[in-house]
Amino acid sequence: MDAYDIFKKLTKGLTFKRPVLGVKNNQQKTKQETLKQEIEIKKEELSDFEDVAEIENDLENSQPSSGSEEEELELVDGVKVGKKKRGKKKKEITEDLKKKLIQEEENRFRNEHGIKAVGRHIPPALKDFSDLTVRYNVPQALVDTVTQCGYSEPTPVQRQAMACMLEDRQIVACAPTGSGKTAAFIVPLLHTLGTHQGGPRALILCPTRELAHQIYREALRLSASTQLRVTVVKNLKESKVKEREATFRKSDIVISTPNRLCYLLNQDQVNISLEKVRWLIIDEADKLFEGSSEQESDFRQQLEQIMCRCGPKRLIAMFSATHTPPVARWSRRHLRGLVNVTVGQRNAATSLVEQQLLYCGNEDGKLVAFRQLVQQGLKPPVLVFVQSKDRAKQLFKELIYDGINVDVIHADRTQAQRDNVVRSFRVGRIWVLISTELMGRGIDFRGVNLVINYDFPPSAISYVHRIGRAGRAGHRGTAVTFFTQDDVVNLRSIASVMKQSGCEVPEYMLKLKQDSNKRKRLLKKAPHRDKISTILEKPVKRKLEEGKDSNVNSKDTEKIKNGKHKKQRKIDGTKENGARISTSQKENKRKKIKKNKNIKLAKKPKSGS
Ligand SMILES: Nc1ncnc2c1ncn2[C@@H]1O[C@H](COP(=O)(O)OP(=O)(O)OP(=O)(O)O)[C@@H](O)[C@H]1O
Repeated sequence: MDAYDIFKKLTKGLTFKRPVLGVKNNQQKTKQETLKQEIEIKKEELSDFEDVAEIENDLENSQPSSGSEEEELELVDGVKVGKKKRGKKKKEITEDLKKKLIQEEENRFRNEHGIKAVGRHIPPALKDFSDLTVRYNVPQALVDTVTQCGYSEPTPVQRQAMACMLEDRQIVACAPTGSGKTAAFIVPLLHTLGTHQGGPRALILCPTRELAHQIYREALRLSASTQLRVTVVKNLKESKVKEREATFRKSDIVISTPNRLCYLLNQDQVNISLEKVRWLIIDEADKLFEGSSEQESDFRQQLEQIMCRCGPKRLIAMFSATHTPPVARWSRRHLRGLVNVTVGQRNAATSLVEQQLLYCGNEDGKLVAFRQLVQQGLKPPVLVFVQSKDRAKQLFKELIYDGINVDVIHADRTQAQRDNVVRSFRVGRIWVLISTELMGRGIDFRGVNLVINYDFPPSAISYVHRIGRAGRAGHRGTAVTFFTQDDVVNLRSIASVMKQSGCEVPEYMLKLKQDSNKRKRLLKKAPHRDKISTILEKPVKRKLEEGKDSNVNSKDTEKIKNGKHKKQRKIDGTKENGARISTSQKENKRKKIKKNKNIKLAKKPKSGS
């Protein structure tokens, strides 16, 4: 008996069914054609993808294979081979591919806008503001208010951060200065909080009172179509604390510095509940987390206290133009389901600001360089940063007598004075504003044309924020940073930031040795600098005579040589002959300057037209 006979005996009584090949093949053909068409469409859609070939391959593999493999073989009744399983697999593959394609499309869109988002199941970035209504049912009235504010399309950080917050995702967002982070967190708050209920449901923390007021103004503008109430916590006298409690209870969104909020929370006679708080926003997060370990723990303790008072379901969103390791560590540990959103390169300066470094030799050279800039013609508004309150006062004293329309802001000025100065600078009454680091963070003065770092910034992060007061919301600006021999320690890091944002810097600056201990010390304590005073021009004069300082122009040289500068610029309250200038004399002088300024201001529109 050969093999054939054995097979015959074994299979006696069994039937073998063959499908009607013609019908099956026709079905296959149409399926194959549809799939081919699908591939063509996908190919077109994905023409600019790098991995077209890979996707194409996947799609090809998902086609039913031809010929006998597709045939259905039934050995015994009810037992069929292969077909069902293959169909399921095919479906899975197609769905996977669909997801992959959508994901690829989302990533392509993010790349186009310089958005990087890290985390699980990241919501797609908004294509435009109408997506708010389509995807998240944000009322049209709110979207209309946003566009009425002049925001025709979302900025990159708004595209990603708004989507995340509207899906209740905790985020840490890092985007350049002036890129609209404030609206990025306010709009989602206005929608998610819904109607007015009383009792704060969102808290916004930021490092300075000025910034708190600015956020408040933006929130007021954007909430025009809603019933929500926004409050900013002010510095209060004991007698008014109770009043504040009532306002607090009626508010939906509360904006404050951590110090003020905790002060209020710790008052015995005040009963404030944060139970209903759903969102806790930390603006300028890295600033609040920065400093010596003592300060750092200060904010952490405050944050812990605030978080404990909030309900268990509260969510946290952190925003800043710069991102530092303490923020990264804290957020990783405390924020579940975190999405890290970064726009552009982390800790980079805005590309809208043209940056320059100016070597001034020494402290005397800075004043000369400043006056030189004034002579060349400053285009206001101009912001000037110095390292301390004392230096701010000294520089103000110098410039006020130069007839420059200048004012100064620092922590020693009263709240009313600070408010007044900010208001005047905003409306153009003041052209040059001297400030300490106080104004370095978050403050949005429209159209600042020039930032002068009179004193070198203590770190690259501080530099990024200071120069970021110019070049906001798409407008261009300039930043000039003075430096002397004392600033070489930090020069390389600032030069690197400049290089990164496309500015030209001398190669040697990028190769300078960095003394990290010295840099750390400088961060804690600003370097000692000579007083800003014209009297210090004597050494400059000496240098000029020796032809050493290249930053002083011939006019200055002449003035200094002729001793005219002494008459023009009153030195530290004394006359050339050393006699003190009386207060009334000073007052007269101030009045005269003020009068001149008014004349200048009155002339401004004329010259502008
Ligand atoms: N979508 C938008 N389109 C145009 N302008 C916008 C848009 N969103 C915000 N702005 C404007 O951009 C400017 C800067 O916004 P904002 O102060 O929120 O910046 P920021 O990113 O918080 O900056 P910083 O890091 O310095 O605090 C504001 O004047 C604001 O009105």
